[in-house]
Amino acid sequence: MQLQPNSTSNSTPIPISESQRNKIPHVLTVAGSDSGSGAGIQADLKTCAARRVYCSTVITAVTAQNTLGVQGVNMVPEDFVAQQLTSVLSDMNVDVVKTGMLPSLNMVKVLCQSLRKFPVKALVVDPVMVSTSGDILAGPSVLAGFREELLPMADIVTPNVKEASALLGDMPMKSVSDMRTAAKLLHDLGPRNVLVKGGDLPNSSDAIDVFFDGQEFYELSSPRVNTRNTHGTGCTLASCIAAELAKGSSMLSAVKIAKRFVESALDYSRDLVIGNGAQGPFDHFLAFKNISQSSCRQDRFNPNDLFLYAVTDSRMNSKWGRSIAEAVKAAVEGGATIVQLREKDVETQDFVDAAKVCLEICRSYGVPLLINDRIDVALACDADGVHIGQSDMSARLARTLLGPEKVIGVSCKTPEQAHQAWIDGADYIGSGGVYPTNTKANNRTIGLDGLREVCKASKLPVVAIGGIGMSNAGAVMKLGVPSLKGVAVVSALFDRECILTETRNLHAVISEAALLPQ
Ligand SMILES: Nc1ncnc2c1ncn2[C@@H]1O[C@H](COP(=O)(O)OP(=O)(O)OP(=O)(O)O)[C@@H](O)[C@H]1O
Ligand SMILES: Cc1ncc(CO)c(N)n1
Ligand SMILES: [Mg+2]
Repeated sequence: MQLQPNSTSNSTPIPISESQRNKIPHVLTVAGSDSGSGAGIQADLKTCAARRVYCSTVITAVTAQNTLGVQGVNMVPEDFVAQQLTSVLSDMNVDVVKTGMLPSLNMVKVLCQSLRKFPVKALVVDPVMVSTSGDILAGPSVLAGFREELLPMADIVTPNVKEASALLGDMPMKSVSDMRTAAKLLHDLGPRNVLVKGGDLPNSSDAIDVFFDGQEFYELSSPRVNTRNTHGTGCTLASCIAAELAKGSSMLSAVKIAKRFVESALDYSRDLVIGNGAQGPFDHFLAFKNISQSSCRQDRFNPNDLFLYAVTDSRMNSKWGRSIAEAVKAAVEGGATIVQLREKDVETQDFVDAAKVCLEICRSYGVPLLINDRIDVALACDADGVHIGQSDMSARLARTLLGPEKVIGVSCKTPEQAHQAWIDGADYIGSGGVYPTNTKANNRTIGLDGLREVCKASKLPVVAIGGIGMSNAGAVMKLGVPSLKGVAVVSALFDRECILTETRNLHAVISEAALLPQ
């Protein structure tokens, strides 16, 4: 990024080299002010702060707005918007620009000109036109500017259903299938990615957004939080995408984190009472108090990581005379795709220390590391997530403690438990014991039939667990239910002389079974 002198001041910027700079990821939001602070510039600032990203602001309009609706709009003169853009973009090393309310066609043109003059790493366009309260924030005159100039420059555009419809000449938007069609048509206008948000889709019990990257469609679904406090969800989502992109996330990962962030914040603030109107603001911060968000892994959970899931056991390690770290290293070298530390007999501090070493090993292989049961240990070592059982704290509480990015898995024996795990915001479920096992006392065996039943009902990806090894892993993988993503093993890897060889062999067996026609 070039450093340009600020044309309106006499002072010359002091050149600072990139290496000297203690750089913080930087998002510039170009948006309107919401006096009620639920949406617009204020939502963007709060989101970026919560995501630990610097946020500068170019204000396009000032609105008089509260929980009842929009009472007035006062546009900032276009040449003064241009001046703000130059001030920030010429000097402040912006990584990502996010746009919100752009109330006139000329404003869109001014912005495009600035972006051509001062290119940034990514452009997130939230084509704000109608607030959820139904008030108009930008009239139809901006549509041509969006379609012809801004969208072709955008890395992602994030319309809600009404905005997607307006951009496509009032196309009807009644279903997820319409959202998919709209995503494709909007992609044809030039943005690299499209996210059609379904928060306002009528008659839908889940909040479903459709993401299209030009090749694949992804339906990002979360349980709809029953709350009046949804004012500013769209601005928050787009700012969070911009913040994650500024930190270096891939687009899909940024979108997933943003969706989870909105969901967690809505859930946390569901009973907040601010204002007397129909739509209140939510809290961007309280849910994330005391949470370490310094995770080094850029991409959130990928269900295919469940393929060969290695679960450690300290007794087996002492029996074979090896440390937890040695066991984990051998498993990931052999092809384990995710590791869970299940250390029931270790002192807490020793557990944290061992987990930190294992984490370093796993990160070097790009393999996620989860902690069994111990949310405190997961937080202390900044692991990638936890796996919890039915008798531990609820996944919902774990989510509140761990934040939106961490992976949460839950053990489930029944379709009802699988449904609850999904409602609670888990990422995957472990289901079993499929076969009898001695690593877990008093554990009911559900068999292949029980596993099939849970997999069929589960909206979350499933990993099978319990008594699985070389002889029967193939049969489990051949079950052929799409949600079943892999097998979790303990003894078959760790109660053996050579963990590396056993992992390799098991990987070969399940790969072959997964490839065979069902
Ligand atoms: N009640 C809810 N529960 C869970 N997620 C929700 C809820 N309402 C909206 N969302 C999510 O919030 C994000 C923003 O979507 P929405 O369709 O509300 O955007 P918007 O209309 O632009 O928002 P705004 O209220 O800022 O105008 C989407 O990811 C959507 O799925
Ligand atoms: C200023 C402003 N920007 C965006 C929205 C959309 O929520 C709003 N209500 N107000
Ligand atoms: Mg909305």
